[in-house]
Amino acid sequence: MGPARMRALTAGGLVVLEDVTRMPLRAVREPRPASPVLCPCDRTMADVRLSLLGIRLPFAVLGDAAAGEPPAAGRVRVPATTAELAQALTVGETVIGDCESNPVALLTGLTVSGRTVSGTPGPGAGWIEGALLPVDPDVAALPVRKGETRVVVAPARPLTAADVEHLRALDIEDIVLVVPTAGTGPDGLPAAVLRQCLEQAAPSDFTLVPLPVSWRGTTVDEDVARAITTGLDGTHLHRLTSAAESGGGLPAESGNILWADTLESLQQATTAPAQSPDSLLEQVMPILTRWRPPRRQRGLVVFFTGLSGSGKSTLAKALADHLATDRAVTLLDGDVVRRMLSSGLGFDRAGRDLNVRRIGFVAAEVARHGGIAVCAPIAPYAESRAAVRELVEAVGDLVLVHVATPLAECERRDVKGLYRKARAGVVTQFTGISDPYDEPLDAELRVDTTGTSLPESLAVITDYLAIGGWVPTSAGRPDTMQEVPVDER
Ligand SMILES: Nc1ncnc2c1ncn2[C@@H]1O[C@H](COP(=O)(O)OS(=O)(=O)O)[C@@H](OP(=O)(O)O)[C@H]1O
Ligand SMILES: Nc1ncnc2c1ncn2[C@@H]1O[C@H](COP(=O)(O)OP(=O)(O)O)[C@@H](O)[C@H]1O
Repeated sequence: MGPARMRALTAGGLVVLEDVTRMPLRAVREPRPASPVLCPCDRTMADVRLSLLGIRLPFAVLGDAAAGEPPAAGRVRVPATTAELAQALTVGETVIGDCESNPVALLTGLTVSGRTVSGTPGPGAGWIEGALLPVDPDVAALPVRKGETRVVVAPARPLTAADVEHLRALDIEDIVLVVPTAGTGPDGLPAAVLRQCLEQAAPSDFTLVPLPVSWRGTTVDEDVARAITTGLDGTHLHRLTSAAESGGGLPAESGNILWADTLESLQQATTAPAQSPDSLLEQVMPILTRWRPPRRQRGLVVFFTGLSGSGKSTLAKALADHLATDRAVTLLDGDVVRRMLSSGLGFDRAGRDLNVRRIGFVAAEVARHGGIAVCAPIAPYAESRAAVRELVEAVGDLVLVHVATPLAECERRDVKGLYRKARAGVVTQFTGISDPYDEPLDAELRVDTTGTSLPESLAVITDYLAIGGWVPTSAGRPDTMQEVPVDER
C-alpha cells in the first residue's frame, strides 16, 4: 500500500488528503545472537521510531535532510560505515539500537550501497537497507479516526490562540495535535519544551499524540508532515511552522507571525521576560522563559578561534577574570584542554575535530546550567565550529570571536617558538603553515590584535557583551584595568 494521494495546498496552509491508508505493522522477531547492533544518530533513530509506527517517511535514507525516493513499503535505509555494512551482511541482519545500544528494531533481507566510508556515517555515506521489524511487540497504537474527517496539526512551535481560532473555523471535529518528542526543533526549541507548551495550551477536545518527529526546518518538513498525517488517518493537515522555516512569508491568520515575534523577543530579552499579545503564548511564557531566560541569567559561551599566537589565550584569560566578578565562569583554554580533556589527541583533522567538539560539549553543559564558558582553541574547521554552535544554541547563546591577527604577526610573535619549528618541518601539520584554517564567516566579533593593547582588544568584547545585555554595563568596561603593554605582563 502506498502513501495517500493528496490534493494541492488550500488557502491558510491546510492540506486535504484523500484515500488515506496506513502502512501495515509487521510481525516481531527475535534478533539472532550474532546480530551486530547499529546505533544511528538521534535524528535517524527518531526516523526509525516513526517508521516503526507505520509512518512512511519521504527519505531515501533515514536521518538524511534531503528528501528522496524511499525504498519499498516496509523497508528503510539507514546510514552505516563500511565495517557496519560488512558485519551486518555476514549475519544477514542487523539490530538497530538507541544511543545506549538497547535494541529497538531489526533490519532483515538486507541490501547495501554507498561509497567506502571509514568514519562516522552521514549524508552521502554508505547505507544499509532492509525490512524493518520492531523488537518491542508493544508498539503504541495510534488513535483511530473519529468520524469522516480528521485534521492533523503538526507543530514545530507552540500553539497560539490564533491557531485554535483558525482550526475551529475549519469545522472539523476530530483535531489531532502531534507532540514532537525527538531532538531540538529548527528554532532551537527542544522537544521537551515544546511538549510542555503544547500540553499546557491545547484545548481539552484536542487529541494529543506524542511522536518522535524531528523537524528539519526545510521544505522537507512539509513531506514529513504529510507522511505523519497519512499515518494518523488524517484527512487534513495543518502545520504550525517554525520561524526558521517560514522566514517571514507567513499567512497572518496562522499564528506564525505571533510566534516569530515572541521568539525574537525571547532571544533578545535582557532583563524583563517577553510579553505576548496572544493569550495562549502568554500562558506558556513561563515555560519559554525558563528555556530562554533573560540574557543576564542565560548560559553563554564566548568561543575564541584564531591562529596560534593570535591572542586567544591572553584575551580569554582576561575576559574570564573580568566576567568572574559578575557570573560563574569556566575557562576552557586550548593548551589546558589539550592536557586535561583531550590528551593523546593529535593535530590531524579527526583529532582537532574531536577536541573542538569536546570543548563544545563541556561548554554547552556549562551554558545549560546558566554559566559562562570562555573557550580558546584554534578550532580551524568551520564544520566543527558549526557543530559547537548547534550544541550551544540548543541551551544558551554563543558569541564566536575570530581573533583575526594575521599570520605574519602571529609568526613574528612566535610566543612558543612553534612557527620556527613548523617552518623547519620539525612540527608538522601546523595551522597556517602546513595545515588549513577556515576563516569564520559567522563570527559575531572579529578582533585583530596587531598593534593593539590588551585592554583595547578586550573592551571590544566586553562592550559587545554589555550592549547585548549578557553582563551589566558596569562589568562591561574594564575601567580598572591598567593600560599595561601586553608584552610586559
Ligand atoms: N600542529 C599544530 N598546529 C597547531 N597548534 C599546535 C600544533 N602542535 C602543537 N600545537 C599547540 O597546540 C595548541 C593548539 O591546540 P588546540 O587544541 O587549540 O588546536 S585545535 O583547536 O584542536 O586545532 C597551540 O596553542 P595556541 O598557540 O595557544 O593556539 C599550539 O601551542
Ligand atoms: N591586543 C592583544 N591581545 C592579546 N594578546 C596580545 C595583544 N597584543 C599583543 N599580544 C600578545 O600576543 C601573544 C598572544 O599569545 P597567546 O594569547 O598565547 O595566543 P594564542 O592563545 O592565540 O596562541 C601574547 O604574547 C600577547 O601578549
